[in-house]
Amino acid sequence: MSPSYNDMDDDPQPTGTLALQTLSMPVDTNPNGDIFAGWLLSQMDIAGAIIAQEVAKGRVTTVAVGSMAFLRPVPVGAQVSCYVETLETGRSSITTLVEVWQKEIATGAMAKITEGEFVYVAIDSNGRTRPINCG
Ligand SMILES: CC(=O)SCCNC(=O)CCNC(=O)[C@H](O)C(C)(C)COP(=O)(O)OP(=O)(O)OC[C@H]1O[C@@H](n2cnc3c(N)ncnc32)[C@H](O)[C@@H]1OP(=O)(O)O
Repeated sequence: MSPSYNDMDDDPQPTGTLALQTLSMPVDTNPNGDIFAGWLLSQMDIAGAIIAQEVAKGRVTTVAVGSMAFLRPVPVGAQVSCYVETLETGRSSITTLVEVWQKEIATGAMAKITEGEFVYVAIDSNGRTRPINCG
């Protein structure tokens, strides 16, 4: 079950492996001048895939994304970090929890932006599902 908006903000520290860290850029803004959700989703998908392909020891593709809530706007120039925890490994699938955190550079304070489940499937060179333990 997905965490509620409040549950998500209760946890003061990131969980999982730091898989991706970047800066939000002006090109990624919405009409309000903040970063648009699609950019964050893209970063999360990449971060989850980085960890999933390590687990799968090869190529993966995204098969499902869970529901998400965005807790606060991300400004341009923010240091954005994606942390990934592997929740479950099936025959060919890897379920990950991807958390997005923003670091306030002046104080070092961390604030969670969002989190979501991303499910990947190990695939072969033809894009067909392959069992994870077969490399
Ligand atoms: C459309 C896009 O461009 S989205 C962006 C990139 N993603 C893609 O292109 C993926 C497009 N989808 C596909 O190519 C295919 O659906 C594949 C290769 C991911 C899976 O093919 P399928 O024939 O459906 O595989 P299959 O039914 O064997 O399921 C494979 C695994 O995925 C899991 N799975 C399939 N659908 C879902 C789902 N909606 N949610 C969670 N897990 C799922 C299955 O439980 C199974 O897990 P397991 O092997 O660990 O038990």
